[in-house]
Amino acid sequence: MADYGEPIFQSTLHIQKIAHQVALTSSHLIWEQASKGGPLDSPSSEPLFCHKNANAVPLKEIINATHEKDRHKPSQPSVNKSQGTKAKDTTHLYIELQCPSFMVYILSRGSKHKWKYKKLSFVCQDSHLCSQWVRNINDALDNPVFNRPKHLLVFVNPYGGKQQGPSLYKEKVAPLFEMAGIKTEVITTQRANHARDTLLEHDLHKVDGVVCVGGDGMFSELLNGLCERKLKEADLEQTQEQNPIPPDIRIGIIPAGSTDCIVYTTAGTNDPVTSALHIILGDNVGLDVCSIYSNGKFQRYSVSMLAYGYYGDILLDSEKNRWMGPKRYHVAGAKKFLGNKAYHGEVTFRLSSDSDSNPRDKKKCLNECNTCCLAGSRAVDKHSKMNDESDGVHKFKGKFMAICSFTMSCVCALTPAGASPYCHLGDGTTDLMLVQECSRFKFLKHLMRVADRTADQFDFDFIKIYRVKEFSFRPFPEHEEEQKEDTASGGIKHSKLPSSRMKTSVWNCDGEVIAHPSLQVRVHCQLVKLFGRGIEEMESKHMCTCCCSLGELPPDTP
Ligand SMILES: Nc1ncnc2c1ncn2[C@@H]1O[C@H](COP(=O)(O)OP(=O)(O)OP(=O)(O)O)[C@@H](O)[C@H]1O
Repeated sequence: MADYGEPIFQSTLHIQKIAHQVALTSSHLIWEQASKGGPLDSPSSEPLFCHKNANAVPLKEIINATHEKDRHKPSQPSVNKSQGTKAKDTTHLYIELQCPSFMVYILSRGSKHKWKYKKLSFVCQDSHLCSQWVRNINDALDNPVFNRPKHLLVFVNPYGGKQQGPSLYKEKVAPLFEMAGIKTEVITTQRANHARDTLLEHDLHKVDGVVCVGGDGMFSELLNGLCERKLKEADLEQTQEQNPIPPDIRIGIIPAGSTDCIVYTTAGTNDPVTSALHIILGDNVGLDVCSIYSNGKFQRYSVSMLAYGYYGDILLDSEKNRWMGPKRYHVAGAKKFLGNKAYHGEVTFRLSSDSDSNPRDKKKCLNECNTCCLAGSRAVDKHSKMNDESDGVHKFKGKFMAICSFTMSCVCALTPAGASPYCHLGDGTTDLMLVQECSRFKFLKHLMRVADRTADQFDFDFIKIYRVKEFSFRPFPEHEEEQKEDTASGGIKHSKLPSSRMKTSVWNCDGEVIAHPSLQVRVHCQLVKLFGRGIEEMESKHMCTCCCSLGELPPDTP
């Protein structure tokens, strides 16, 4: 017998013209066929529920319940002409025309992590019963354990990606928020940093979620705005010694950008309806955040990728060609690949103390990830100077094609498994990749593996990858002499340093340029909460036998 808890409310209702016993508990909506097509008011002789075969939907997967409108004007009710079914059909016609009904909107999983919703119609004996059901279901969904947002502040970027943010929000997302009874204040951004600046000042008293319709750059604005606001409220400044204060408002993203890496990584798809449903259902996942400093001065917060060299140069170049849309990255990528530049520098980092986890352990971070749960429960945010070799601190000097840190796996259309496939969303670490100077051919092999779901992109002698808590980088000053091979630190070789001007790259920070090459980075475990749950492992595992098997229900994908 399945344990769904005690019924809060129950009665006999009709689903698809068949009488069912229906019950609401604090965790599930359950229904089971009562008798074969009996009239609405026939009492059921069956004992109530919790049979193995009862259909059950967890309340956390129900969007809401509403009265069904237009119920009394079916276009052409079908009446079977055969004598044997006439009486039954008359009953059904009666039910169709006279009885009030309510709809329950339920999450439905499609392929490739896409979510939709289905509606299930329950026909009641009278309108009083119908109202009771609608009220009781919605009251149960209001339970604070489900943590659903009621007021959202939404920023729509008309400029990001293919510039479809406003139409996409209006057509696909706003109707869903309205259906779920969520109140919204919508701001169309007029310039870069509009959302960030608004968040520093805006009255957020009633707001329980901020949402951006845009890409990773827009998410970054919300993250930075909320974190900076918290420090400002406490009259503090972000320094390397000062821990950031976690915002108490969750962030949602409706993907409408060029890369949409954060959405891909946390939801498995960049489908706006899926993201809207994650927000409506009140999903919650903690994301690690890096605080970034240059020469000790705070620059910004970041959640996905921080990259110097190849990826920094691509971003700088692609920003000049924004008019090309997402294609600009391919053009810049080809140019920078042909340029094959490497940059001198020194990287210092502190390894993660969790010896069970490493960037090549083949343990994916999925929904309800154990590693993240453990890290979240024991997180202690502390900073100490990285000068103690015995405390997991390592140093490399060399000439690098790229230095990248991935604080999440960074899945996108071009990297289907992720730039660091086994990176975690919330374990308090970042995966630091050092790509040593190499030939174009070798670098191409690495890039091809990044795009290949099955290959190990780190399995090269010119690449090193570490799971770290903090790191810093400095380019070599002009006058430094040739360095000897650093045997103590693992042996990255480097060539003679330029005696003329020092050549430096820029940092690509979640798709925004940081022009200072010297950088210090600290990771803060699960500093922000996102309306999301991480990628679900097996779609079939989540297909319940009830609503998902109701193939005859009309799918109602907006
Ligand atoms: N009205 C506007 N005009 C110009 N820039 C804007 C405007 N509104 C927002 N922005 C800026 O546009 C930048 C890019 O937007 P967004 O991240 O939404 O799209 P994207 O860069 O195409 O996608 P991705 O970051 O996923 O690659 C943001 O960093 C934001 O500061």
